Amino acid sequence: MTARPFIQVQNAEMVFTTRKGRFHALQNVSLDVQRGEFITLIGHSGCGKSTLLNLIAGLLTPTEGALICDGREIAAPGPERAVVFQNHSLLPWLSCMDNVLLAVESVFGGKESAAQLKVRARAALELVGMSHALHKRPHEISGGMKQRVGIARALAMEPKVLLMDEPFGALDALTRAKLQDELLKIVARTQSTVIMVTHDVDEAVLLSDRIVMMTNGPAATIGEILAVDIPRPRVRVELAEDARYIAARKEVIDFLYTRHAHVEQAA
Ligand SMILES: Nc1ncnc2c1ncn2[C@@H]1O[C@H](COP(=O)(O)OP(=O)(O)OP(=O)(O)O)[C@@H](O)[C@H]1O
Repeated sequence: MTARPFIQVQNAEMVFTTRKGRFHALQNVSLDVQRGEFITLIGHSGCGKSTLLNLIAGLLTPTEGALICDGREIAAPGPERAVVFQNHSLLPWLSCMDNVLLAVESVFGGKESAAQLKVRARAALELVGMSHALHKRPHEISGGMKQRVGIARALAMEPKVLLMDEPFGALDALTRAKLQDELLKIVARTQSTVIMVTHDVDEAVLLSDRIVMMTNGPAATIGEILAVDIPRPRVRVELAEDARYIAARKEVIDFLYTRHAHVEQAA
């Protein structure tokens, strides 16, 4: 017997009302995510990946269909669904520690002592290798470090689901690779359920249990879902020559550039 899906997207449709009229962004999107799964959403620019993530975050409400997390309808943002954005949204006037503490307080503030809250914030920063910069402010650290603090802030809330919108998109290739490896280790330790938007085929194959490939908009939907049957722990250098890795990569590239190639629409 399979467990009830942890997250269920049921026939979701999203139509935006704009000054130029209605824009049909997503249609008939259905997706079941099991607890502990790592899912990536991939597709061409503008196909609706962020829209789908924002629906799951509760930042948007679907015009049709339903979204459910752990048996309850998603009606608004909640601490059980933490979001990490591409542009680390840290408060510039607070230290790394205080940025994380603020999130910790919002979830555990009524129930735990100030000392316990600090222990939580410190532990999350240690998990992402940022113990050395607790008292630095965002402008004093690099982009990769800011992104780590953003991930620490999300993890410190002990969310049931980690929602990530191109979290490494703005980073150089080496920093990106390092953070991907760290994320793999963190997720192995925390057993988190993760849904991540990416444009990067290698990132998707390296990290995912399943890759959700989206068709081009308007009225985009899920085209195909690819299960990545590569055992964990996954080691980057070994994967490069792994036949399963190469086959999964080829499958996603074929989807994106042959079966669903992006044709620029005239404005
Ligand atoms: N608030 C909004 N109002 C109107 N249209 C919107 C709104 N948000 C998104 N859209 C449109 O919906 C479509 C999907 O946008 P979305 O940001 O989800 O795509 P994406 O796949 O995440 O793109 P990218 O990869 O470039 O970040 C786009 O055509 C976008 O212009």
